[in-house]
Amino acid sequence: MISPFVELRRRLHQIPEPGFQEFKTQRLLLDELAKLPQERLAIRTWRTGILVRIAGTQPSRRFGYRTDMDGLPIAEQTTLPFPSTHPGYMHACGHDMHMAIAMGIVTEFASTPMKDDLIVLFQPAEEGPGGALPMLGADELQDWMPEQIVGLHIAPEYPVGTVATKPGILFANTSELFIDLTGKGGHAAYPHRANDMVVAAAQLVGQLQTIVARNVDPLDSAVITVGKIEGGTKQNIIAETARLEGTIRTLSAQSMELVKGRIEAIVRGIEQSFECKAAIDYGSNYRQVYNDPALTGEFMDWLRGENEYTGVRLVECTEAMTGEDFGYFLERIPGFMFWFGVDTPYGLHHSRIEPNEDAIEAAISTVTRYLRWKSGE
Ligand SMILES: CC(=O)N[C@@H](CCC[C@H](N)C(=O)O)C(=O)O
Repeated sequence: MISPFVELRRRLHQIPEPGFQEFKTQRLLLDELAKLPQERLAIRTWRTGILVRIAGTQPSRRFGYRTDMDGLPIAEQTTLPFPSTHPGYMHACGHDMHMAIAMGIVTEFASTPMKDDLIVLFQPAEEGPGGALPMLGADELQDWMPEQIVGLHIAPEYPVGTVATKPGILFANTSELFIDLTGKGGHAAYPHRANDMVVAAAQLVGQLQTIVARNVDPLDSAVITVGKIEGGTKQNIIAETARLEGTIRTLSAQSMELVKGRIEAIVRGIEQSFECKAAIDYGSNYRQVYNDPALTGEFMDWLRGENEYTGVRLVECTEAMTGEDFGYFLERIPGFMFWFGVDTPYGLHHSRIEPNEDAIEAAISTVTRYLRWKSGE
């Protein structure tokens, strides 16, 4: 028989929604929460997010667990019999898996509580514009603020049953990047009477790549990815405007400042050489995911000891250039994030990613066992 949390994941997979528009997702989760034993549950909503408190039997501490909720603007190309029903949108970063796991954790403690209180946060808008920072400031969270927090992210590259993490920095600092170029349009046959923003955009993309290659310390790490370019209207019209959309990743906060300074200098150069106007917008910025060294070390030691019961394999991984607004939680609350293997050949943000659903029960078991242990059981 299929696990209820696998079944829930499939229903969530069919309704991916953009950040802060997770209306159907929130409704579905609230309906599922309403089916649970209510004696120990308190439920609050905040925008499209949900906060759940599960009262412990003898609480002296408040633990936290966080999941994200939003989908991505990707047209699904999986072979799954339960594909997205929202054209052009897909759960391609595993947030459907994350929510099903979080619901499994709530379900376990709602029927068999631990000693301490648990706050489970369903947080919107991780992919952007970022729900963690405003959720941390929300009135609904203040009197439920956890004293320690945990979150996980699916990892396509590891077999099911693998936990990968490390103390200290796990994910990079991020900043979105939007650059609008405005020149002078015209007839394709008269380039000398126009300022072509397609050519300017092409030059700019190439020059941006020199920042990582030539300005960032090779022993540090940075990424500039331009994921989208828009410009022009027709093949025989010189484009008056072009727009680049991208993201910046750096391991150190100092490198983020350096990269932004270099972007601004290069964009000023493009303005001069193409006699155009350029506007830069950095969109949303996420703090690095910095795992509390003591708590992460303790979790890793616990996992090594648990191995014979859970079969979970621990990998001490290196840091990744992914971003996560969970970094804002970790800036304020001690805790950690870890990768959980889902064993699929396609990576995160790929239209064909098909996480192995066996990971759902394995992750629920790992997290609930860990929280019970932390709670002194
Ligand atoms: C885990 C993951 O894939 N997170 C996203 C976070 C995106 C942050 C922001 N919208 C940006 O693009 O900078 C990622 O792309 O790493």
